[in-house]
Amino acid sequence: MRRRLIAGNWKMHGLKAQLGEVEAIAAAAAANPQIDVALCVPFTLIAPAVAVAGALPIGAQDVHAADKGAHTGCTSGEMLRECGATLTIVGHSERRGDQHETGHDAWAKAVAARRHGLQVILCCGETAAERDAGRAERIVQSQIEKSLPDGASADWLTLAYEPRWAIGTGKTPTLEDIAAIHAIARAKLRAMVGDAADGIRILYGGSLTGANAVEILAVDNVDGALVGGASLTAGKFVPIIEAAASLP
Ligand SMILES: O=C[C@H](O)COP(=O)(O)O
Repeated sequence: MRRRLIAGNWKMHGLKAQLGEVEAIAAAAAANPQIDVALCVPFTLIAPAVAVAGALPIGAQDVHAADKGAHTGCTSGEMLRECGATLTIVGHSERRGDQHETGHDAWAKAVAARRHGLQVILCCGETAAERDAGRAERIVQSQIEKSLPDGASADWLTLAYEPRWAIGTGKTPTLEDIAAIHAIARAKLRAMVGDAADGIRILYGGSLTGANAVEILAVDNVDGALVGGASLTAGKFVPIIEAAASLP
């Protein structure tokens, strides 16, 4: 049985003025110990968030593949650990889009994160055009194939399926479509890492809110969520945490 994980991704939002939200989210996480909760904040907020988060894991949204060197503006796994981060997202579609990151880049970042003892949330997901062309399943399989490191296992890696067209749009796939992609992703994991695939959590991300959390989180092979906009305040995020905790 996989424990559900509800992870927030604050993207490029959050100043110290929002640390009260971190505290309130940490309190909700502590009150719902039957699930895991984590919060990925901007680099600048990692250390301040760690200082108020108690047992709530604080993560980054990206990591560089190298340990150090001439990489202006980048942040290594070692630096993230020193700030107190315990996890990082890699391969988010906004980085694949905005920074032109490839599947190989996501793979190298996941490998680096593991080298520094960070948990990894590895993202995949198709564009609207790819879905319309009937290629969603193949795209997700291909992204997993290109970015999943050897030796991936539940103790350090989580996969997140985030259809790009659902991110921040208020649109979500049908429950049947979510089930189909998560089943395909599970099968791909199994083909790549064997029985270890059964323990790896697969999160859904894209316009998940307190209003649709229960039905989406109840779908087969949906082991939690990666939440953007609705994770920015405790008022919106706590109902999602509670929805996940209410499920068997
Ligand atoms: O990382 C989170 C996802 O991109 C989902 O964002 P969203 O919940 O704002 O749609």
